[in-house]
This record gives sequence, structure tokens and C-alpha cells, in this order.
Amino acid sequence: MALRGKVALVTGGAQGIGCAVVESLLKNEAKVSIVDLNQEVGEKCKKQLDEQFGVGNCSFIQCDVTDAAKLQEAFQSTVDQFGRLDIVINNAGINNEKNWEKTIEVNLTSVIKGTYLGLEHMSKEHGKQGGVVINVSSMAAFFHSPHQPVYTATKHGVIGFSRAMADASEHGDYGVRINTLCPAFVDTPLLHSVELEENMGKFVKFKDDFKHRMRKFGVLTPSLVAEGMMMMITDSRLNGAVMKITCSKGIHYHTYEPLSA
Ligand SMILES: NC(=O)C1=CN([C@@H]2O[C@H](COP(=O)(O)OP(=O)(O)OC[C@H]3O[C@@H](n4cnc5c(N)ncnc54)[C@H](O)[C@@H]3O)[C@@H](O)[C@H]2O)C=CC1
Ligand SMILES: CCCCCC(=O)/C=C/[C@H]1C=CC(=O)[C@@H]1CCCCCCC(=O)O
Repeated sequence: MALRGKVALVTGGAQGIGCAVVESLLKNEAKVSIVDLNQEVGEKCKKQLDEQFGVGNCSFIQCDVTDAAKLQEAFQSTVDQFGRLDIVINNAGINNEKNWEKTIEVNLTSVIKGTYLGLEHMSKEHGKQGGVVINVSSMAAFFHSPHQPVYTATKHGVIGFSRAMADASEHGDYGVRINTLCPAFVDTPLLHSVELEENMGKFVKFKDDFKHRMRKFGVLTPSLVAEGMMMMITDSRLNGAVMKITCSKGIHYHTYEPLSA
């Protein structure tokens, strides 16, 4: 998929991994709608990107992805402003084992809603031109740990949902590819939440082991994660793919045993 003239919507695009992806998309001449809860950081991000890439190539929409009506409005506003939608990155995520219900709402329920909204605006079943959805999971879906049980559960769910939807899209000829990205530790503000009792609750006592794993496995840069994201956006062969990004193996794909006859 050549990106010039394509339109992308990135949730959680104001900082961290999302911001790195937004920058990569703009570098490739896509138009981008940044959807994020954080008004201040989002407006600052847009101002910087306008200076770097010119005004009119990106927009910022303040939106809590757990507010279904607001998320629907964000998708519609994106199509109203840029005329189409081709790429959806369901990236927004939190790490809160105290308010674990919120973690499920943001990390899984909103990814499902964002995928369905993406299909409404991109799927051939709705008379649209097709597109691609990338849902952000984590290597926590492959290496469980005592630190973040609900975060881990949500990231497992993202993979299962995305792979099932990729099958549905293929069988239903939606024309929309649905892929999953699973980074290991990435140097963003989210990573530092593992040391906070307000985020981790009783699991904060395991933070030393978590920090040991960070030292052992290394910490990725957001730009490498964005590089992997761009590969899954542009490679039209990929549907149902699960990309893993680690310090030891770099960008690679998880392989699943084929269903036995
Ligand atoms: N940082 C890491 O080590 C890893 C992060 N991930 C995943 O990558 C994704 C991005 O995480 P980071 O960039 O690290 O985090 P971050 O905290 O730096 O950025 C997340 C962005 O999402 C926004 N956000 C949070 N809740 C929201 C809501 N309800 N509605 C709209 N926007 C909301 C925040 O305002 C923030 O701008 C998340 O899904 C996270 O689980 C996956 C593996 C490792
Ligand atoms: C809230 C912070 C986000 C952290 C998300 C994450 O990816 C956590 C992953 C770790 C949780 C328990 C683990 O052991 C995971 C380590 C994943 C790194 C695995 C790298 C393996 C390799 O390099 O071969």
C-alpha cells in the first residue's frame, strides 16, 4: 500500500509509540487523525507535526476511546475532514491493575470498537474501498508475569480477536487486513507505570523482578516499533499476522501450528 493520499486514524497517537507511528505515516505522505485522551499533549504534538510536515496533514481529536459515542464521532470527523479512511491503528492502552476494569475497557473493548468502526468506514461490505487495521498487543501475551495479570489478559485478547477478525474479513471479502503488533518493553511513559502503586496495586511488590526483566531483555525505541507498524501497513500480503518486536530478535512474526485436518 503506497501511503501518499491515504488517511490514517491513530488512537493514543499523542505520545509514545502512537506518536512515533503518526510521524512515520506523515513522513510517507499520509494524512493522519490523532485521537487521544490528553488534550494538552495532543495539541502540542499536532503543533510540532504541523511545523515539521506542514499544516493540513494531521488533525488532533480529543477523545476517550472508552466513550463509544465520542469514538464514533472521532472516526466520522476524520472521514469528514480528509474524505476517506484507509488505516486504523488501535494503539491507546493503559497499565492499571488497581482499576483493572478500566484497563479492559481501554486495552480490549475499545480495540474491538475501533476495529468495528474501521470496518464501517473501510469494508467492502459497506461499499467502501478496503484498508488495514493494526491492533496493538504486547509481548506480555507470550511471556506471562505476576506483575500485570489483567494487562496480560487484555493483550492476549487483542491477538485472539484480531486473528479471528482477519479470518472473518477474508471469508467475508471485506477487503480489510487486520494485523497485530506485539512489542516487548518500549521506552515510553507507560513503561514507568510499573513502579507505581497507584497503577500496580498489590502487584507493585513484584516491580524489582519486572525491572530485572527489562535489564535482561532490553528496552526498544518507539521508532523501531513504528518501523514494524509501517511494514504491516504497507505489505498487502499480511492479514492475521502477529508481529513480535524484541531486542534479541528484532522485528519477526509469530508462527502458529496449522489446524490439523
Ligand atoms: N511501553 C511499552 O513497554 C509497551 C507498550 N505496549 C502497548 O503500546 C500501546 C501504546 O503504549 P505506549 O506508547 O507505551 O504508552 P503511552 O502511555 O506513552 O501512550 C499511550 C497514549 O494513549 C493515550 N490514552 C490512554 N488512555 C486513553 C483513552 N482512554 N482514550 C484515548 N487515548 C488514551 C494516552 O493519553 C497516551 O497518549 C499500548 O497499547 C501499550 O499497551 C505494548 C508493549 C510494550
Ligand atoms: C506496562 C508496561 C508495558 C509492558 C508490556 C510488555 O511488553 C511486558 C512484557 C513482559 C511481561 C513479562 C515478561 O517477561 C515480558 C517480557 C517480554 C520480553 C521478551 C523478550 C524475549 C526475547 O528477547 O527473546
